[in-house]
Amino acid sequence: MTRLIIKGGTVVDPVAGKLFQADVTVVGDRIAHIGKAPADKDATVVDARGCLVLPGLIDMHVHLREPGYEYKETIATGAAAALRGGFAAVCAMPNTRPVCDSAAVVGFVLERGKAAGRARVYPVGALTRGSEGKELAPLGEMRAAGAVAFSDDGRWVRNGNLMRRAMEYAAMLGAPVISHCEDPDLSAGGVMHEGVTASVLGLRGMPAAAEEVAVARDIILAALTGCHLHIAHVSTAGAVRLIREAKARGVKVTAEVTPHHFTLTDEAVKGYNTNAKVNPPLRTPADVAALKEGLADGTIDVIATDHAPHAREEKEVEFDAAPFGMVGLETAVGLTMALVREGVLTLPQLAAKLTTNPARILGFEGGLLREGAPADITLIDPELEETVEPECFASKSGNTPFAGWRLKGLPVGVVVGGRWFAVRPRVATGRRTRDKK
Ligand SMILES: NC(=O)N[C@@H](CC(=O)O)C(=O)O
Ligand SMILES: [Zn+2]
Repeated sequence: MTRLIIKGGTVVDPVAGKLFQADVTVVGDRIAHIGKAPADKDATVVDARGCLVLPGLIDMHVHLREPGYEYKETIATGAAAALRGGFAAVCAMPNTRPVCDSAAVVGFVLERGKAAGRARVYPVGALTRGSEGKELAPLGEMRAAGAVAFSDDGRWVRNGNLMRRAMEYAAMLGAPVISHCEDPDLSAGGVMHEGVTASVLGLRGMPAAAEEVAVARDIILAALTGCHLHIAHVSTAGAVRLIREAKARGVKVTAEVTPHHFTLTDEAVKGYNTNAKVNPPLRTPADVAALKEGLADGTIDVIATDHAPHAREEKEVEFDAAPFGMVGLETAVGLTMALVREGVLTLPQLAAKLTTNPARILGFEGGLLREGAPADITLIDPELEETVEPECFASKSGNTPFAGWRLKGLPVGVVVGGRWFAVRPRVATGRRTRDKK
């Protein structure tokens, strides 16, 4: 069996909430030992001095576009972008063509993910057929085929009764329901956050209430059904408040926030920047402050990217006509490390939001650095800086509002199932015994 030693790094333990110096020894696809590694001349040695060693990062919300929109991204390019971003695993949302609403498509996504041989790819199945919100998708079959959660992401299930039934089934299957909370009647026709900037730009707004009304209903249905509700991409202060209250009452609800929502405000849209057009929209400074508070106090469990690649031609149109969404995999760690320097999160909290909590929500074995655990590991150099250049992305698309930003604190390598991938030149590997799978 292949042996890999991550040597001399600082291990970040999200559960104990502490940092400590240790080598991590991997044998085959498992972590064999944490602590001083005995000399082993047959092992591949990664010099991790000055690096943070975290459980492999998990991005529970990405759009990989395959099948159907391979010109934007494929499972292979998306899984490569994930690695370059420091992620050992991603969950692929079902808004593909066809929609991932059957065991066949779930199986296809899993197979393509394995064939790509990069970050692990886990499929999320649709809640309703075609995500049309009319009838339930075959949740049981999809669960058996490997769906890790259910969602009609991109759309809110408008029919409350259908959502109730979907939640009842998902609860029986032990899978979370991920809700894109947006009342389409309230946000109808909107292209950015409803507020002063939208008025100045003459663009139609999407009110914070569109999100909050949907969050409130779904929390009520989660309480009714006992289903684990996970709220995708929370963007408003009111939504954070509703989730905080629901958690205090013991409702089984968890939530995620994206790096773009905790970093940018609606002012990023100025100049009609279509790369800042995203759903939910970028909000106000008060919302950003509330999202950070929610991250710090545990109301928001997860940081997920909502990586939403679109082709250049699609974004180079009038603001109203451009599709919603931005890529996020390759800028997430740098933007999140800024929160640590700002004092919003500690490093163990960052690790919890990017790996331990998503693993717990999805029922994965990963998310922990423990002897015997799967060998999924991410190395971050907290001092490494880079200017964001979309041309250098592994993703097929470059639709990011962060082009030209200087990011500090970047992933340098990822271990997936015992296999080492250097993703930035910082780390010199010792003996180059090429890993066989
Ligand atoms: N986030 C976005 O703006 N777009 C997503 C869909 C979604 O998650 O809403 C996409 O698939 O492009
Ligand atoms: Zn969404």
